[in-house]
Amino acid sequence: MSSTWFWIVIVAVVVLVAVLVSGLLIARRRRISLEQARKVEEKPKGGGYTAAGGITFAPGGEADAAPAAEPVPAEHPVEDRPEVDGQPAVGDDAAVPRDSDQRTMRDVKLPEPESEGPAAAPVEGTVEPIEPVLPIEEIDPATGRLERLRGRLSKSRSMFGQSLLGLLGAGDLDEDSWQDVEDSLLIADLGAATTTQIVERLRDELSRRAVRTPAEAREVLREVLTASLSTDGIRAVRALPHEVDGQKQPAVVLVAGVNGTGKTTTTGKLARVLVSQGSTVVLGAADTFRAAAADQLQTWGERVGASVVRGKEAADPAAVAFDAVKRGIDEGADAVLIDTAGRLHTKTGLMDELGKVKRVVEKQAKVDEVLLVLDATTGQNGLAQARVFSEVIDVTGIVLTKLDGTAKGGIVFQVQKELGVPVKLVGLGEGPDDLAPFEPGAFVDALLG
Ligand SMILES: Nc1nc2c(ncn2[C@@H]2O[C@H](COP(=O)(O)OP(=O)(O)OP(=O)(O)O)[C@@H](O)[C@H]2O)c(=O)[nH]1
Repeated sequence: MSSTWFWIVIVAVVVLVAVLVSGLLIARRRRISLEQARKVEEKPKGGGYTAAGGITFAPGGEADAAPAAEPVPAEHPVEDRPEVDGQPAVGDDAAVPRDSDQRTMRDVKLPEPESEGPAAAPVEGTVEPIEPVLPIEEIDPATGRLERLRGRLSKSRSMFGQSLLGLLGAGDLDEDSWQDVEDSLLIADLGAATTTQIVERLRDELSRRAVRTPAEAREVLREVLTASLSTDGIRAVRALPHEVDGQKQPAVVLVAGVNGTGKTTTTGKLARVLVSQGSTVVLGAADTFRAAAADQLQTWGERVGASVVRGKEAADPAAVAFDAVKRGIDEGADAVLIDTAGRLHTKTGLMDELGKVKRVVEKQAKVDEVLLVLDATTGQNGLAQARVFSEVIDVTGIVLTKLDGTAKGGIVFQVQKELGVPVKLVGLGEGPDDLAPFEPGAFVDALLG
């Protein structure tokens, strides 16, 4: 009897051991580890986005981007501005809720100019030029700025890069693992079409090159992602002057987007970069809705030494933009940057108003660059915004802000692919110098770590 029990126990132990061993083997096969795979997951989280160079600028007025459209006649010529002639304007149905109170205007008492030399002549109409009251700041050279941007993408990267590298570094991937790769891309906002394309290319490349090590897998991933960010459009910002009929013409840059994406901040940061490179800049505060917007822009202008043109009470934003460009031309400025009010892309009246701003400006100068500012933290919605804005004002470049605060940098891939508009700049913080050029390789490196 006791020998029977002995054999029963022996058989049970053998069966148990066999089950454990086969379980372990199956688990290992599902996640084949290449040598060093662990090391990839344990990579330190330091480093980040480091653009190889500074923000590049191109002269406006050239025809190598989209062909210049024939200017559309303004519905309300500037001479007949709605706030003075009582005519309804395109933006008059803009009685939609705003995220802040409409600015109640008061005349700003201008300080006596302290600097020597003649004061700029006031611009006629509804707009007043603002003279600086803050001391002009010294602006660091571009190299110093870029260095400080290190590490700003760490959140995006830890989500996107580490999970992808962890998966790909695990070797021969089974269908579940590929599904996980797909999920990682989707969660990072790359969108279904881009994700499918990237996964197909990854599968092809990994098997074609018989990838063996995590380092090789990383290289393939880097190449596939970087290639997916390539574009035919130029990434230089058209903010340098050009000549029209032998006369110097400032580059005109229009900055637009939905509320709170960072338009004013980006306009100010861009002015800083331009001024630091020796350009003279006029800022147009065509955001006549938000009480603080014009003040905010004025502060930026004062700090960098750029003139600011802002509207009087209930000024038509198109009139402010028009006068800013007029002032830029009169002063022989190099660039005029026009900050517009935030508007929901779903509000037709507001989008019409934006279209009018552009048309009115184009009565006297071509708009060389239309920058759409997208907040990276809004994810997929950014794409819908980009589509509508592009239809109304023919966007020529994207600025993706707040990349420092999101794990969803992947919207970059979608916006570029689906709109064919290059991402030109990225905002990596609230600081005055937290603006960097968009470079696909550097961006992917920062994501992957
Ligand atoms: N973290 C971070 N914050 C940013 C960035 N860019 C802008 N911001 C912040 O976003 C907030 C909104 O920025 P604004 O420049 O006022 O946005 P806006 O689009 O002009 O706003 P509206 O005129 O109301 O539409 C501010 O607190 C900025 O400091 C960025 O790249 N990173």
